[in-house]
Amino acid sequence: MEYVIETKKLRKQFGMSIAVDDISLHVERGSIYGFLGENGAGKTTTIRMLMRLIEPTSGEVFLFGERLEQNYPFIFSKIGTIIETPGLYENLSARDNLRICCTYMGVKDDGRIERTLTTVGLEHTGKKKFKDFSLGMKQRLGIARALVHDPELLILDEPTNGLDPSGIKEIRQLLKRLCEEEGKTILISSHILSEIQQLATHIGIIHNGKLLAEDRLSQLEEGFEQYTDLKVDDADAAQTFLQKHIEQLQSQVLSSQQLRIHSPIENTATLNRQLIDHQFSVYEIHTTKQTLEEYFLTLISGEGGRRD
Ligand SMILES: Nc1ncnc2c1ncn2[C@@H]1O[C@H](COP(=O)(O)OP(=O)(O)OP(=O)(O)O)[C@@H](O)[C@H]1O
Repeated sequence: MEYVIETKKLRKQFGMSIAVDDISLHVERGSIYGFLGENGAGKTTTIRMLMRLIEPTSGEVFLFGERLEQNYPFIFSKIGTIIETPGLYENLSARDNLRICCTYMGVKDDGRIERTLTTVGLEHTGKKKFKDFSLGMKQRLGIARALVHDPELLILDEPTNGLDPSGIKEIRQLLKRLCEEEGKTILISSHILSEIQQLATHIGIIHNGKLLAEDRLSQLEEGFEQYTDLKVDDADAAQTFLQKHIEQLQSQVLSSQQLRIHSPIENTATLNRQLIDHQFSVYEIHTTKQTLEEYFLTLISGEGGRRD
């Protein structure tokens, strides 16, 4: 497997406190890797070590298969980042901001600025100054800045922070396009799990500095719990009835009319018919799969509360 980012037992200690605790990350080429954790979990510290903004206490970082120390800082020409606030000039337009970036990164324009502005949907902003942009436009210009030298890898630390739902959707569509059409690999840190569930191909979950889970999202989703909720006239009686018909039924009476079945139900229509045939009134049946957010909360609740 080819990893664009790999860390081996990466660790960062600040005094006595361990911010990142021997993390081994694996980010595959062409993936969108959602790096998830609560505030203070250790996401930014990890990302800062990937970019050598801070020195690890121990462990190794490999970027594009090479040890970071051996190829430092040349490797960074293949990476675009948003870490902390992107350094953009308040009084300059989108175009002029990108011109300055190209100059100090030594990138020849050759139409790249226009192409990048089009990619992020800021091609019609003319002379409008950065300070007059909406937050969504500002974030998109931050992404444009990270993209203008055509990097293979994007590392984005909370790029949707503070955006409204439509701004978040725009960024999601943009990142999907960059991955699917341009083959970019993207590491994105976030604590908005519903958003990441719609975007990422792979997930890494960090809690109190430890990596608790790392896998393809589809693989993780296979293990998500599924349950069927029933609204009936008499939940207790329905439970007793179903216990006789479904082997080892796992269920929970939630209220006098609500029954939750944790056992897999293959066919809700059959279940409905069985209940009706036995004179139950069935008002609702629906099957719900655990969300990434619920999975995340279950996972971290087993690991103790958040450190502060
Ligand atoms: N320079 C520093 N000195 C001391 N402690 C630090 C330093 N930087 C980070 N920490 C601590 O390390 C832990 C991890 O912080 P980090 O910023 O990596 O978390 P995060 O997951 O990025 O959270 P957030 O979503 O809030 O940005 C926190 O407990 C934080 O207080």
